[in-house]
Amino acid sequence: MTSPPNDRRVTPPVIRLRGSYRIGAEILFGPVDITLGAGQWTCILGRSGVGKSTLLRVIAGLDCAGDFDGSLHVSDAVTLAGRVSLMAQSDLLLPWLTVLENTVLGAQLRGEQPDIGRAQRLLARIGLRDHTHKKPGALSGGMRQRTALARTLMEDRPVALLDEPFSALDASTRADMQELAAEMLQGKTVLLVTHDPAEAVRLGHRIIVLKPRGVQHWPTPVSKPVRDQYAPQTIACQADLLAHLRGTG
Ligand SMILES: Nc1ncnc2c1ncn2[C@@H]1O[C@H](COP(=O)(O)OP(=O)(O)OP(=O)(O)O)[C@@H](O)[C@H]1O
Repeated sequence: MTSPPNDRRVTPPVIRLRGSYRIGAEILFGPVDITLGAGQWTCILGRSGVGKSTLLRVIAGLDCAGDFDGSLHVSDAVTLAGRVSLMAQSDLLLPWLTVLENTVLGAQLRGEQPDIGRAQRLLARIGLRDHTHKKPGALSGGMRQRTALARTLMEDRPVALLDEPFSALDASTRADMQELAAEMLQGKTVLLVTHDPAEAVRLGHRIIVLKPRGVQHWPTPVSKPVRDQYAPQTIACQADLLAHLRGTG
């Protein structure tokens, strides 16, 4: 792959991942054929330990415990390096930095001038206006997770990989943060790992269930995300998906 020209750096690509993943002699998952649509949210569910975070790390080009045998195709043939923002399951906040400093960490590490005003506006929208000066040790789990979300959204990359980004939030804050993320990541290529069928049906243009021997593509309601969580089609879809995940569907 070539290095990215400026216009392609900001254009969300279609990403297609095909292959299997093994740890030692054991296949963890696969073969899979997963397409992340450009400008779409693809939500991945599956039982704990099936390899959802691993799959996300393969796309991000990060080191993993095993080996991926397959191909990662990017529609514009430009490397994903520098075009991905990743929100990992653990918040990875630096304990000696404040909420504000953690939020602008990406720019700091690249030696760029951080946009403090934008970070403060984002933190206000995320409900942390009165906590920007605090260090992670003085935050609740949900506040830490929202700080990590702010840091991810600050990056404003064409591809966002989100690993259970709302899992520590109360129901009301979770709904607010889902809507904020959908707004701020509109038009980007998004992969969301979640355990919550309601979240997947609310946010997903595509829903995929990862299984040890492949993937199942789950049909979504005809309405567009963000879906009304009280609409009969949304409720029916999430109930069917939950039943399927529990092995009774
Ligand atoms: N560093 C490691 N060394 C060995 N095995 C590992 C390592 N990291 C992960 N694994 C194994 O890889 C498998 C997949 O882990 P992964 O975190 O991708 O699953 P997951 O589907 O995201 O799980 P969860 O839903 O619980 O977050 C697990 O069985 C795990 O034990």
